Amino acid sequence: MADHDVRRRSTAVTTQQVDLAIIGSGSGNSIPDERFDAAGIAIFEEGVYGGTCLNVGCIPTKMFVYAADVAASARTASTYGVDASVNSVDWPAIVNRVFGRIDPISEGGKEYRVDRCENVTVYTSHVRFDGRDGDRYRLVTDAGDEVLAREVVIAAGSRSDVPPVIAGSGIRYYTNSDVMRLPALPKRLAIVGSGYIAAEFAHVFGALGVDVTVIARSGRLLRALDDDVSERFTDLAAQEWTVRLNATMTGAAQQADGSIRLEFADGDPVEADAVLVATGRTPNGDRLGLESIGVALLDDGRVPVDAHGRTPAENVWALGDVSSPYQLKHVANHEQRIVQGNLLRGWGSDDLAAFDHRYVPFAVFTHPQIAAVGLTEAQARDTGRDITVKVQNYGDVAYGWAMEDTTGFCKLIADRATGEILGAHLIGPQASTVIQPVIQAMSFGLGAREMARGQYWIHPAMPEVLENALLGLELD
Ligand SMILES: Cc1cc2nc3c(=O)[nH]c(=O)nc-3n(C[C@H](O)[C@H](O)[C@H](O)COP(=O)(O)OP(=O)(O)OC[C@H]3O[C@@H](n4cnc5c(N)ncnc54)[C@H](O)[C@@H]3O)c2cc1C
Ligand SMILES: NC(=O)c1ccc[n+]([C@@H]2O[C@H](COP(=O)([O-])OP(=O)(O)OC[C@H]3O[C@@H](n4cnc5c(N)ncnc54)[C@H](O)[C@@H]3O)[C@@H](O)[C@H]2O)c1
Repeated sequence: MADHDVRRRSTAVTTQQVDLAIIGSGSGNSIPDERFDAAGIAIFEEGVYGGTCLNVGCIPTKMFVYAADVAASARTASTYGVDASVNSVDWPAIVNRVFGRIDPISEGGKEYRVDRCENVTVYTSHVRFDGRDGDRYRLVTDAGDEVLAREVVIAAGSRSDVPPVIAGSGIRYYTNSDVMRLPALPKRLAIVGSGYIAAEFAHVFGALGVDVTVIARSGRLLRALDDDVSERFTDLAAQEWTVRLNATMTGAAQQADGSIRLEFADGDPVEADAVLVATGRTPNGDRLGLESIGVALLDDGRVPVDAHGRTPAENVWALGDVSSPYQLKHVANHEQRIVQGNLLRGWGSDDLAAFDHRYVPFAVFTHPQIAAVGLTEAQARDTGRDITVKVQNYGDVAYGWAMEDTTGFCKLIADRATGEILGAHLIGPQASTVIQPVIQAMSFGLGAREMARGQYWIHPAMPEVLENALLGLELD
């Protein structure tokens, strides 16, 4: 039964009663479909409609990466007898292409909810819980609205972490939220951090001609990845960009000419015209007033959820970056579908669907591409299982050889006795695509032997690197 009568209180605060409140218009925006048409729904979005992936994450970054890939291939074209070069880069044209396509999608998504979904009200300011009102949750916005909701989905995402040494320095710095709209390419870009975002933007700006310095606290870039991949990437990165490893930043200051000077414990400063901070993302649960409904955050800042997306507060669900152990859009989408179905089943239903986090893959769209699924070799060894590992070079299969690739490889890890595939790690051209058959095999329980010989492998395509890696595993 629809329940979204809007009434005004004597205090002039707008109050609405809804069946469902959704905090965040990223993955949360996909929840209301025709099955929810009879429900009164409030969606809260304090930022740009559509969330991180669409506006400042996956999609625009990959559009910039594509431009960077085009530039990078022009630079290596002579290897293949093609005379090409990068004569100039029209940064404003690149930016306009990206956001000229993305911004209308965000606006269209918002218009759809506001103008064409009669049962949905969109609130465009920050919202937080303010306890309960009977069996409903009271949500209050910074604009002064009050919404009383029977059920709530927290899909509030995450935000950039900024280390105090930068946040407190007073320098102008960028994050993924604004670096893609820089008015002009900086001559020198310092990237603080050495994870996914750092690796992708180093490729983007480096390939477009910017002098990039990547600053890592530890001795390797992408150090959370399999050791061999992380080592290979660190070596390759050092050939393309200036890479500062084991760097402890001690200060940052804006210079009189507008440039920025970063100071380090080893006394060797970095000078840059722009600084990008890419040091991880904090879940937004700490800004939701969750204490007022008795929900304490986990030590790492996530909203606690069970396997079905239920928080400790009855009828309050959570999904995506705000609560998930994975900050990935395909995971947020999966969790959204699970929570969506469970909302329809009902909080206390005995057939709630569960999140499937068994084989979560990821790709880093840097240069070269990286993709992985399952355990790293170190993690697999830690399980105590008897494992077999095969590293297959791209250059040893036909397509990689044709490309004259000398740095890419595919590493597979399997259980020696059973042939169960435990992990796959690729670094090289098309890695994000080449890995997909392994994700499928692991998800559906296909063992290494069956996967290798139970199907054709198109010759001479890049996935032959997988076939050869599978055949190279030493299985009992
Ligand atoms: C630069 C970058 C590149 C990325 N690339 C990839 C990639 O290639 N592949 C991949 O899988 N993942 C990628 N990710 C991760 C991916 O973007 C996130 O995992 C995903 O977008 C999370 O979705 P979500 O719905 O949980 O949160 P979001 O999409 O962040 O949505 C949360 C929304 O809630 C709003 N909000 C938060 N708190 C409140 C509040 N109190 N009141 C009102 N509104 C609120 C926020 O403004 C935000 O719009 C990338 C991330 C970044 C930053
Ligand atoms: N292609 C993709 O799927 C993709 C792309 C971009 C982002 N993402 C998601 O977004 C998340 C956030 O990306 P990210 O790159 O910011 O985080 P990250 O966790 O991948 O890397 C953070 C890096 O910052 C370093 N760091 C942390 N604190 C620091 C400090 N005080 N000083 C210096 N370095 C510090 C860490 O050592 C690490 O190298 C990723 O974990 C990923 O889940 C995914």
